[in-house]
Formats: sequence, C-alpha cells, structure tokens
Amino acid sequence: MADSTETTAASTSAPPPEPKRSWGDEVDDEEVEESKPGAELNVDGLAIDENKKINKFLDEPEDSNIKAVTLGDTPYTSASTFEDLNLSPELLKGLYVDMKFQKPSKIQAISLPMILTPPYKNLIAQAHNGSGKTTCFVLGMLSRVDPNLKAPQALCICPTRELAIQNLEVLQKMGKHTGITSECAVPMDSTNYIPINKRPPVTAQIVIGTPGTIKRWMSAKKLSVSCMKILVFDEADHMLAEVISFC
Ligand SMILES: Nc1ncnc2c1ncn2[C@@H]1O[C@H](COP(=O)(O)OP(=O)(O)OP(=O)(O)O)[C@@H](O)[C@H]1O
Repeated sequence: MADSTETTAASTSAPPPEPKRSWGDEVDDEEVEESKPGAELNVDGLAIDENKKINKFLDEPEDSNIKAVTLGDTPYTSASTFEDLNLSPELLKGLYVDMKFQKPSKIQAISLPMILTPPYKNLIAQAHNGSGKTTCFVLGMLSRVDPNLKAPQALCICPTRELAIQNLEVLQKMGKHTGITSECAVPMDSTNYIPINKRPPVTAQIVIGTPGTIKRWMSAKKLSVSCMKILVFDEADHMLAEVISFC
C-alpha cells in the first residue's frame, strides 16, 4: 500500500525542468567521465584491419542503383579511373601503392568529380556500408588543402572517437606522400591529458574529431576555422539523430 501511494505521488508531481543542453555539451561530459583511469580508449585496437573482408560492396550490382541528383545543370561526368580526377602524383601514389586501389568504386566515380571540381558545392553522399564513402571525403580533404599553408584547412566531424581515429588512419595512409599534416580532435586519455589552456594552437592542416572536443578547441581559440576550405560530416544521419534527440 505504502509503495503504491509513493508511486502515485512520484508520477503525479511534475519533475524539475532540466537545464537546456546542447549535443556538444553532452559529448564533453562523456569526455570527463571517460578520461578516468581504466576507461581509456584502446587506440591500438583501432588499427585498419587489412584482413577484414573488404570491398564486399564495391562492385555489387546494388551499387549500380547509386544516382547523382543535382540542382540545376551539372558539369560533372563520372570518373572511370583515378587519373580522370586530376589528382596530384602524390595522391595517386597513395591510392595505387599504399591503398592498393585500382579504380574508383561507383560512389567514388560519381561523387569525386563533384567533390574535386570547382565550384565546390555542398554534397550529400548516401551509399551502403563498405561502398567506399570514406575515400570520397578523405580524398576531398587531401586535395583541397594548400600544403604551403600551415593552418587548419579541412575539418571532419564524426559521431564517435573510434570513427575519428579510423578516418585519420585512412587519411594518413592515403596522404602518406603528400606531406599534409593532420590531427585527431578526440578526448584524451588520462595519461596524455593536457589542459586545454596549455595546448598550443592547432597547426595541422586537416583535423578529424568528435563534436565535443572540436567545440572545446574552438571555444578556447585553439582551433581556428578562418582558413577552412572543406567541412565534412561523417555519418551525418547519426549525428542528426543525436541532435534531434536533444531537442
Ligand atoms: N576504389 C577502391 N578500390 C578498392 N578498395 C576500395 C576502394 N575504395 C574503398 N576501398 C576499400 O573498401 C573498404 C570499404 O571502404 P570505405 O571504408 O571507404 O567504405 P564506407 O562506405 O566508408 O564504409 P562505412 O559506411 O562502413 O564507413 C575499405 O577497406 C577500403 O580500403
């Protein structure tokens, strides 16, 4: 009886209003929680798995359903080879020698000419897992950066730190011969932790990270966006779903 009275009271009294929070704040809180000893991210476990069954979807017939939908007239033609894309010799070497790619997958053939050709327009690419989307935005970032300008010029925002680290690994492998610098903006583990005010400003040309850390670096004026040329949202559908759940 006492239980049922308490239950009724709890369900009829209005809960106190929660303070308004943004998604970036929420990720920052996770960082504090996860930076406790014992909760570090196992970065070694995130190496690119060369033995993974790769390319499963690259040549699947389903890929032939990928269509380009553009506003107005489109000057773009699909690329059947990486040479069609006017990539630098350093990037071609990364693709052929280090990545061991032979030709663009369907999503790459369609979207890379749009990503790499001026005027650079906003683009949303949607294709199933393993179809080669990562290469699209990694090549996009690597080819837009001016190697002589030592400032952040490309920013990739990912929903999780694991994805950010994996994307950085792909970028560093693909861009190995370019000399382009990159940095991961994810929460640091407790052993490497440096307070934000003690960190030097970011000079890496490409930054890949999670929303909370990128927000903190920008708020602390450690990450400048004044030279940014390209902004990528990886798994934007997941990030939008998170944003909607906070509204
Ligand atoms: N043109 C290509 N030729 C050969 N292999 C490729 C090519 N493009 C990508 N791959 C390989 O195929 C695999 C899947 O590619 P990628 O990770 O870019 O796909 P994705 O669409 O981003 O997948 P997910 O949605 O799971 O993130 C990777 O191992 C990648 O190295």
